Amino acid sequence: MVGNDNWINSYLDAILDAGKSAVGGDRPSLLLRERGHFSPARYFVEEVITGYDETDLYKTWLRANAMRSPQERNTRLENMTWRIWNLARKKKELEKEEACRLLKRHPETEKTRIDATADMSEDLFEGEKGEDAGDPSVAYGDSTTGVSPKTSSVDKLYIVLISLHGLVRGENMELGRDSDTGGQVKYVVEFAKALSSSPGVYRVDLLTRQILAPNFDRSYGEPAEMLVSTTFKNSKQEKGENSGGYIIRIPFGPRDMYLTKERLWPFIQEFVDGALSHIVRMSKTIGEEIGCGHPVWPAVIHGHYASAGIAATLLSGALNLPMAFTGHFLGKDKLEGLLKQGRQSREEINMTYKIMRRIEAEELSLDASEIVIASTRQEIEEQWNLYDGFEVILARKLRARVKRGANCYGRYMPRMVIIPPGVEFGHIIHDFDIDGEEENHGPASEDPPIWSQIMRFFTNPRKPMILAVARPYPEKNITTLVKAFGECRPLRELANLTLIMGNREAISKMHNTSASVLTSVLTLIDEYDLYGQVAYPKHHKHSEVPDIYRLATRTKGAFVNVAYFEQFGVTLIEAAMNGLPVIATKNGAPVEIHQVLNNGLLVDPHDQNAIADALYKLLSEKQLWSRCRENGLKNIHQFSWPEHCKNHLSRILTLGMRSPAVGSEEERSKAPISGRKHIIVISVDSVNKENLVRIIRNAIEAAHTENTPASTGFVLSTSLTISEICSLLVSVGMHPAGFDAFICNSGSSIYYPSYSGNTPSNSKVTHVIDRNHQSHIEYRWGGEGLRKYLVKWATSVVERKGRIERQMIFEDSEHSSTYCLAFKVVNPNHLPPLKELRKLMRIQSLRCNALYNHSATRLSVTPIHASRSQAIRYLFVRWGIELPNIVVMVGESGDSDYEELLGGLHRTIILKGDFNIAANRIHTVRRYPLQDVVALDSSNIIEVQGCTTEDIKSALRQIGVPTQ
Ligand SMILES: O=c1ccn([C@@H]2O[C@H](COP(=O)(O)OP(=O)(O)O[C@H]3O[C@H](CO)[C@@H](O)[C@H](O)[C@H]3O)[C@@H](O)[C@H]2O)c(=O)[nH]1
Ligand SMILES: O=P(O)(O)OC[C@H]1O[C@](O)(CO)[C@@H](O)[C@@H]1O
Repeated sequence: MVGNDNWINSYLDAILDAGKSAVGGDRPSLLLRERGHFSPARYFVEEVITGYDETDLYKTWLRANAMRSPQERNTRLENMTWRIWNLARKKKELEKEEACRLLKRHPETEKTRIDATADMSEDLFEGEKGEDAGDPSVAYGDSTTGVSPKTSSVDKLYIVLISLHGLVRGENMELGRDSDTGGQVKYVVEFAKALSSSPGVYRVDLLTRQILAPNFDRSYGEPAEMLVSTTFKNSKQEKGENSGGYIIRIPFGPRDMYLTKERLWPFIQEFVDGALSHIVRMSKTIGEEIGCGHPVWPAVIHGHYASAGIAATLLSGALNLPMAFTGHFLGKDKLEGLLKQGRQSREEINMTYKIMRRIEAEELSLDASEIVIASTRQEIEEQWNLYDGFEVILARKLRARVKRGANCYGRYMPRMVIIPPGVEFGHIIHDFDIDGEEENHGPASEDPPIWSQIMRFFTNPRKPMILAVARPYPEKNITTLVKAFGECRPLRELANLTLIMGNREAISKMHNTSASVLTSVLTLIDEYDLYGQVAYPKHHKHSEVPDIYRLATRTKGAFVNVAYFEQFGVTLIEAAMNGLPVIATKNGAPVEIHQVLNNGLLVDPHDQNAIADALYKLLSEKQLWSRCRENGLKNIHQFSWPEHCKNHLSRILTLGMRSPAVGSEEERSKAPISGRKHIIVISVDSVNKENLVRIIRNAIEAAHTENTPASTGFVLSTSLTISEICSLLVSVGMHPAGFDAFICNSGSSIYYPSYSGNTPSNSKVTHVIDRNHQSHIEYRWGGEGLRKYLVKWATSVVERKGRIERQMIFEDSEHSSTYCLAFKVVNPNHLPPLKELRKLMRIQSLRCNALYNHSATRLSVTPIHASRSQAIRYLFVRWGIELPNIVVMVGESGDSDYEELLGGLHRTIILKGDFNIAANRIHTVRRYPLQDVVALDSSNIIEVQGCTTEDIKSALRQIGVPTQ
């Protein structure tokens, strides 16, 4: 057999290279560790003897004999082949004798053992089928109900997943192409595929960024891509045109640029607006197909990674829908890891990784999520536990109180659930029997092309292959692996090393981080002179990755992942699925994966010798190797996407019923706001009252046109109460009825004018609150519990003069409302920075939005989903006003929610000039620069000097709003 010839010849070569001792002793030995001494050469001898047919070996000897020549190597080869063939014959005879003996003595025992193994694996598989969905040991936090309905009772769910960074596509993923295209991309795509095939699910949209940059495949620019499930097929009955799984690419940020995840932050609001339109449209479309004309809203909006966490928070708020979150890799852990490495200061780390922005996004996700999906218990207890907004013990206590129906005093915790990711079992190739031999490896089967691409690097290509598959990213610690290999002579004699580190053309053209990892690796290979022993192919396809694992298994190799820290480690389950034992980092999830799979050894990733020793042990102890391989294969079913989805869906179904309250068509037809083409939202709060009035007058005058008087409407958006703003307008002779709506109390209430008579002219105008909006924002509102806590806290904010303490903050009931707790600030100089107050609220698990306004003379506390920028999105959801047709006018600074008003698809006009009151410490809400929040150079933001009618007109003209 041609295939076997190659393998045998390669082993023979390896034996010659490793030394003569293996077959040159006094007597032929089959023992790998004779007298306690392991020899790589003997290892190869045993491989040949146990792995190949005695007739193959005979043929090899004949060939060696025929090629006889005076060269020493050939003579050695011939002698060795002969000896090995004889050893193989002897072994075969011994095996036959042993088999006969066993058959006579224990026929029953053998059968029972095989059956028991089969039974046990079946038990495990069954036990995993969602039965632990209600297991409190895997959940922390509150739950809306104690029951977890079966997924079979679910029908026609629409689910939205969001993952913003990296190159996302359904087929031939370019994993490892850059540091953002890795395990998370694979996770979300496979999850979306499996979820869309799950019973009860109608449609899954995986929302990501549309990338139209040069040098990137056009597939990343396609607005929609249908996903084909490889996991399992759902019945196609009852499915409509828009059912299934889709990747939906939303444009945001600079059109022709690919942005790394650190650079996406300022554009997230833009994504949210684009996604909002898609979701509203799709919910209606699905409603037409299966909802009798009523929109079918997403059952959950699920953000993946911090950036998508913010996006999901804003979308779930704007639509009043439940949110789920998966962190993938948490910022706090990343920060600590980087600090430990000691290469960069905290500031440098923040500059490079925007880590504080990321941590705040994760905190916000905790505030808004109903459930957080973790891959392991460690993620919850050691990672999430570091966040202000989550604490294991408090979570347990609150959960217990919820279960008993006791008062939680306005405190809420997201429910933490452990659901590890799965592997696509479609890729499993059962072509190895238990000894690692390929069954069906007949003459017709060709070696996969990637094998030769790898083997061409090696002098002895069939030596056990140590395989690493990782993005070229410093945290993956590939250089320590190369050092461990390079400095351990016995390991180098025994094994080869294959490094799959993404795809590349020229290292010089790669991103700095990846380029420097690759350069270090190549330098080390050169330093240790590892040529012929290390493979580092330039290219591989996603579809070839399983073949690479199989090659490593075929050589009886090992998979190695010595990342400094691994959040989960998809590669570890991929290796197990392909029968490859593993050496894995003991930092992070691999510990728990190991508890389930028990298919290898854990090591300290900082300890180079420990890595080398573990690899040597695993490769040289054949029984250990086989046991690990078997264990991995036996237990891998515990990582299955269908199971993941089933578990996931059972959680989703326990979430409270929430949906957008959009009112009836009739209501919409009556409201003047819904008929407007443009809306101007005046949100200027960095000016005194006189200037505010002046700006309002000028804006109305600038936008007033005789031809189309009703095409532009006005909304006033403020931290004032409705009576405060109306009194102000009336006091200067303006009619509040001239406005379509008032966004008051910092976005926690919206009012519309209401006429008591038949026509506006003969009737009295009152302002009615939008109750639908109230239901959008009431989520997690702490109510009386929150108020009591704040009142108590206010007493602790004091100014000290000698022994005298003077309280600085007082409850302001007059300006409070159902969803806005107002406090007067006596002296803003004694206020704690807002970020401290927010931290405090989170530590107390009081989920709210605290902001300073009126130049920090007032503190308002509103629900997490109430803000002036979210109120603008609500205008779109409720009244259908397209966001790009909304113009928001702001000053040069403003209340603490000011910055949120700048980003997004709406247009912003910033009025500049000395009528603005200088910004003060209210801006200390951030721990990161403004550039991480908003793209100030966006074409949606226009700055004008001055606030006269002409100034405003010129700005409106620039953005296409009709003026006189
Ligand atoms: O050159 C490469 C490098 C990687 N991969 C694949 O990319 C994925 C890598 O996944 P993983 O080992 O999990 O690493 P990361 O890319 O770092 O993924 C992040 O996100 C994953 C999903 O949450 C977590 O499992 C990880 O811990 C976290 O670091 C695997 O499918 C690999 O097969 C390739 O195909 N080619
Ligand atoms: O290295 P970071 O910034 O912690 O990010 C890790 C993230 O990047 C990726 O590794 C690449 O996709 C994600 O899988 C993961 O969520």
